[in-house]
Amino acid sequence: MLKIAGIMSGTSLDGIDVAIIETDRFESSKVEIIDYFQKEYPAEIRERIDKMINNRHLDAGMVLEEVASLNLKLGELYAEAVRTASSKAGLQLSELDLIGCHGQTVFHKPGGSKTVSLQLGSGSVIAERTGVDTITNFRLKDIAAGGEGAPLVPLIDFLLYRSSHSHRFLVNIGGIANYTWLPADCNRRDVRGSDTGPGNMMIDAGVQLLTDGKSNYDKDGAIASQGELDQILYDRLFKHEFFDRAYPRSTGRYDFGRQYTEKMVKEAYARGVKDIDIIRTLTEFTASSLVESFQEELASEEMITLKKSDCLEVIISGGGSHNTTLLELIEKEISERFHNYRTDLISLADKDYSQYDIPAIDADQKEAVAFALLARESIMKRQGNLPSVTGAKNPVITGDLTPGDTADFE
Ligand SMILES: Nc1ncnc2c1ncn2[C@@H]1O[C@H](COP(=O)(O)OP(=O)(O)OP(=O)(O)O)[C@@H](O)[C@H]1O
Ligand SMILES: CC(=O)N[C@H]1[C@@H]2OC[C@@H](O2)[C@@H](O)[C@@H]1O[C@H](C)C(=O)O
Repeated sequence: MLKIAGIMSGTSLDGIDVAIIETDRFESSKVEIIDYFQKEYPAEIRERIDKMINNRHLDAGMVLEEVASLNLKLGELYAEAVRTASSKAGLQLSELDLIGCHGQTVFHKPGGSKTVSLQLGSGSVIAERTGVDTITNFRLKDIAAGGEGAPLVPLIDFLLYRSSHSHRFLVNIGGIANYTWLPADCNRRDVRGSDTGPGNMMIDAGVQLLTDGKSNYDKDGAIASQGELDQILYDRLFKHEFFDRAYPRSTGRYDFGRQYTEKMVKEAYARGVKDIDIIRTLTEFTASSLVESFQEELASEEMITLKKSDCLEVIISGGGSHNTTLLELIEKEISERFHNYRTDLISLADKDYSQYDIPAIDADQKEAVAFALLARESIMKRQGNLPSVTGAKNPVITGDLTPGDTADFE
């Protein structure tokens, strides 16, 4: 058996998630979470990343120094987070076989074979501080093979969640939202996946703007629950050029970050739209763009034909699964758009999903577990991408390996 620490820092910039798992060396779905640990970024680090990705106040000459410096600093923070998670799990670092670290995306500009993407968090620092073999930079090999380097989790969704009898959409609502489509009894060539647009990113930015930074997000969807849809803003948001791109597609802050949100919010504000209605509209837009995108995938000719009696399970994870208003809107969209099918919405934020035949991985743990398993696939020299999802020309073994030091030096 292998003990692996998976580390994820997502586009929301909320911090570091570490999952320590036990699994075998095979492509199996046998995963036990030994411990899970979340740590917020120190405010100073969050501010530095935020400045960098939003191009704020950075003297051009300083940009490279800041990239190099944050790469090292994040490596230190990731190593520290693994150390804390291991001791919480009652493990010595030397008992870990492997670390898989996604890093912090600071730039991602998709564009087919012209995609550029950068994740920071040095594997050398992590391996040096922990002594554990460390895999980082999971996206670049896929990009080298002509893909967009994202999303990568669909491969792990395939390994963990495919079912012989249910059709499944797995939807992760982080900063960006993305889905994996697993038709019943699928093989890996049948899997489809794509980013759908913003997850919490525009809602967070809208709340931050309208509260002058006093709140970072719409806790439990409380603000959105009080507002009403503003149709003009809603229609305007759907005119974003992202929605004209072909599937599969990936996105990021470059498309839906603070600058874009600020522009949209200011336009609505100038028309006298109330704060709560703006947040409501951003939430409705997020829900609709998400459900519309997997409806479009289902309608595409490559998809298998579903029988009306088939059950469609929609499994939701990520921080957005805690936003009750967003989930209600997604449920409403699903029942309207998929009224011909039996649908079941399963939120991994609900503690009680045990009646379903799915692994016990909670909403906030799923991506960290996925990067632990992607590290396993890498070290075992197995495929780490799905060309049908990323657009790569071929499957690749993903990730850069930095060995931990167990050699005898003379
Ligand atoms: N109780 C809550 N109510 C509403 N929203 C919440 C709640 N808890 C978390 N969130 C949202 O979830 C976000 C964090 O989600 P998550 O950690 O899944 O994103 P991420 O991993 O950073 O992003 P990505 O998956 O795109 O890389 C927060 O920024 C916030 O918007
Ligand atoms: C470039 C990048 O960091 N993309 C993230 C982001 O966050 C969600 C979505 O956009 C997805 O494409 C991806 O992350 C997940 C973990 C993935 O690769 O599956």
